[in-house]
Amino acid sequence: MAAAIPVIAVDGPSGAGKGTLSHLLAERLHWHFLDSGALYRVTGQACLIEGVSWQDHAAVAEVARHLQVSFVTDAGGEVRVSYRGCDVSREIRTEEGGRGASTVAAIPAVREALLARQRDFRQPPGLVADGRDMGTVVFPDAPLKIFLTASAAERARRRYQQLLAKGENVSLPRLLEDIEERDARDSSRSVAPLVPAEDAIVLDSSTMPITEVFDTVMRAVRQRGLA
Ligand SMILES: Nc1ncnc2c1ncn2[C@@H]1O[C@H](COP(=O)(O)OP(=O)(O)OP(=O)(O)O)[C@@H](O)[C@H]1O
Ligand SMILES: Nc1ccn([C@@H]2O[C@H](COP(=O)(O)O)[C@@H](O)[C@H]2O)c(=O)n1
Repeated sequence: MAAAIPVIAVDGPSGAGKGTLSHLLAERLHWHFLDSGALYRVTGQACLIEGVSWQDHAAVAEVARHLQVSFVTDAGGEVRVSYRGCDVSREIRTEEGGRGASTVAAIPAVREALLARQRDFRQPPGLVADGRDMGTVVFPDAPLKIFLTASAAERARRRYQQLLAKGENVSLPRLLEDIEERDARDSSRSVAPLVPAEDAIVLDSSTMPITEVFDTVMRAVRQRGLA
């Protein structure tokens, strides 16, 4: 029964380190991994491909309902994301991809359309779920919920370093602006706003290296008898 399969919900704002932490946890525990943000990103990208405006809520929800998306790990260990058989991995990771995702994610019918798809990832032996509403809406019965945050300035700095390393030409002030804009949209929307679940452990990683974040969460995993 799905409810008996443990879930670790990892929520928080953009650039807090959720993806990095979730991958490490899934790898250590040999559990499945859900990148729920990728589903919103692909929905935004699919709209661009299909010529659907992000402002046309009914049409965007229809795109989300019929989203043909696949996640395949390539030989180098990278997850490739495809929409209708077309690799969109690069496009969905741009800042525009993030803006599209957070715009379509504010549409209630889109969230409804993606709910069952996210819950289907709950498979034995367990799931690490990365997102904004994993602990509050998608898996409210998760035995461990982490809300990982960091200051906007630190998150922009991390994203800047990450994009520089990929050879992208980026501006730190522009990234900070994007992050603050996305935080505001994600936190103020009417459905599934970005807030910690009441029973979440809130971790501020502004001055914590990822190894310390991981060790702290692994202690909580063991305390709950999940490993
Ligand atoms: N504690 C940390 N200290 C320093 N850098 C970190 C830390 N955690 C993550 N990073 C780095 O910050 C960048 C963003 O991390 P990551 O992609 O995991 O964030 P995220 O919360 O999943 O963001 P998003 O929601 O936008 O996908 C990465 O380059 C990652 O290596
Ligand atoms: N559970 C989620 C996950 C993501 N979103 C929205 O998608 C945007 C992109 O997410 P990333 O984790 O890939 O950065 C994010 O800004 C949210 O608007 C969401 O609403 N719920």
